[in-house]
Amino acid sequence: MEIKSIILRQIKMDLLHPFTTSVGTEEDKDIILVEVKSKSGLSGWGESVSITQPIYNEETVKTNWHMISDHLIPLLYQEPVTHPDEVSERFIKIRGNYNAKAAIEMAVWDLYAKEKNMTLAKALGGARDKIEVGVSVGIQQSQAKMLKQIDGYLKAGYKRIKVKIMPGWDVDIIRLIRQEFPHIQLMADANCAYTLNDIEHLKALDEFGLTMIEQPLAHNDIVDHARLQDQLKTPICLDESIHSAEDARKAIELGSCRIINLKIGRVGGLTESKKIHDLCELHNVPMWCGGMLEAGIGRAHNIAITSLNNFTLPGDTAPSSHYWKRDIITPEVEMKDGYIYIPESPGIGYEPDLEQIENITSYSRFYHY
Ligand SMILES: O=C(O)CCC(=O)C1=CC=C[C@@H](O)[C@@H]1C(=O)O
Ligand SMILES: [Mg+2]
Repeated sequence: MEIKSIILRQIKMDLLHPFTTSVGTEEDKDIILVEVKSKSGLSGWGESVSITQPIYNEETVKTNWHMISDHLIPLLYQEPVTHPDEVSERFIKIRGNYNAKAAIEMAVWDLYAKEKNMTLAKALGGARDKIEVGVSVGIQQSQAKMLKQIDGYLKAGYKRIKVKIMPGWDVDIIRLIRQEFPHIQLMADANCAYTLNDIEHLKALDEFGLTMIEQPLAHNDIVDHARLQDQLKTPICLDESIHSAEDARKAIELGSCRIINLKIGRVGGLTESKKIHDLCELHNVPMWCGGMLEAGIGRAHNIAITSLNNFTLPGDTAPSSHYWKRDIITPEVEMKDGYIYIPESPGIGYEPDLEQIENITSYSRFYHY
């Protein structure tokens, strides 16, 4: 791969519906896109999942600009890249900033797959031709609205329903959903809203047959989750706590979780994602691909990684129309009978819609190799 230049673009997209979790509400997104152009004329694309507030992790769109421009691109440019695995090795001395690292590394992986004339899914070792689709339902203004939302999503074919919970919006709403929909695949995401003082309260969720409770405790905890998992029948799934294969190894060894939510941005890219996948497969820990309200580029990468064998649970990779009036890829991501079919074109398999990207670009920066 002979990289010729890199273009960073910041786009602004309005969500079709505000998305509320225990940490806040998102109505629109500023998104950094990375385009890596090669001398062969091909382009690889990546997307940062950072938002403007440091509330999911410590990164923001602004810190991404600084880290990508002043630290990561200079490291990438130090010498030619022959395989995408080299990118995360080159970034290893930079602490954290996983979203920023992933945005560049994903673009290099996409370029690599295109130059090999392979789908990104195949280049990553994926074998699936379709993936099961779940949906994450934000906290709603009322219980009635929540039930109506869920009913609509089930009719649309989603294979799994994920609801957000927090103190004051948890046992009652889960009980109500279970009464209304006794047999659906149902999970709850707490986004770190509880502490070990809530163990007895969280045990009340055990009667509802949830497939998992996602990230009940602190974003940087693995030890207390092990103590909580000891007391819960329901499997704990870790999201925010897992930034690397090393974190996953420790969580598995301590019994902190029985399921892992993989987010490519949270772990610094696709190479680390593959390492976590292989470790979880070795220990029979099922995985699924989480979502960060991505635009089409990030969504395409999520679809590709979900083609790997150990992604056995429906992810949060809903179709483009669930989020956006108009996505930034053609074709847009579509769902058929609760499945998304892995595209067969090389790389991420979806074409960036350059006209639409241009229309919504706030500003961009060009880097010659
Ligand atoms: O992208 C989607 O549809 C899922 C979005 C989602 O559930 C989340 C997005 C961003 C941060 C979190 O609050 C939450 C998650 O933890 O998965
Ligand atoms: Mg989560």
